[in-house]
Amino acid sequence: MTTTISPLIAGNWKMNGLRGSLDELTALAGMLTTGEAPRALVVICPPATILSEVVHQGATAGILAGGQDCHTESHGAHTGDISAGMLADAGAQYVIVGHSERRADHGETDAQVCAKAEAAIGAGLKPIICVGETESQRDSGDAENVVAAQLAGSIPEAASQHEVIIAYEPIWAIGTGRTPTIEDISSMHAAIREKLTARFAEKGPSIRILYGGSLKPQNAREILAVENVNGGLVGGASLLAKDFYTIISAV
Ligand SMILES: O=C(CO)COP(=O)(O)O
Repeated sequence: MTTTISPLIAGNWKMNGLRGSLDELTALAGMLTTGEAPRALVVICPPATILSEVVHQGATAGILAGGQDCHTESHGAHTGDISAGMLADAGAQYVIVGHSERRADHGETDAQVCAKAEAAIGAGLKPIICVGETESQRDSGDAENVVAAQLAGSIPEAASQHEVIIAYEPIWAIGTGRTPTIEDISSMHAAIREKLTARFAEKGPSIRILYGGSLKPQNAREILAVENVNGGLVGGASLLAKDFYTIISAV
């Protein structure tokens, strides 16, 4: 049985973006409203400092907003952290959890990522749960096992009742300009689909699986056409409206 999934393209601005970056958002909104209607849902995950501007400026063009991380708790003495409820309060609808940069920089475990995804769902957000292998794990033929373990540990049971999104981001492809072969992307996404369907039964075939890692205007058309690639999570190329629009239009 094949399920039609509407694609989603999300831009992860990471720790890039001052108020000046909102010019790019204005430019993107202009392209989205004057050009052909996008075939993908468009989400931007800016730094939290400009989240509410993205919510408001993006609304006219149908651009949705997301956070880049959230805490596992709803509130409390956690200096510097942001809860899922706060992101929702600012107008976000999505939140990235378990990005490899946070797993690496902050030692986040699958269990913590799972708790964050659960907190996101509890606050009414759709978590974008990231998984992906290192280069040495791929070289030693372990990529699918590593990703399978991350999926098992990072997706909360609540995903059977609520929307979650998976983002497959091979760590060695992030910010490097390198991407897996189309065959490797295809077999990893098929393996992820199989795991989702085995665990979540009829819900599994409808869960979006995004590809991320050096997704660019030059390779977007080919990668986004792969079966079980239901959109993309874009870093560097989401910072320039023209590049991001080209990727959105490649769907
Ligand atoms: O980490 C990414 C998105 O979350 C991918 O980043 P790049 O597109 O810059 O490789």
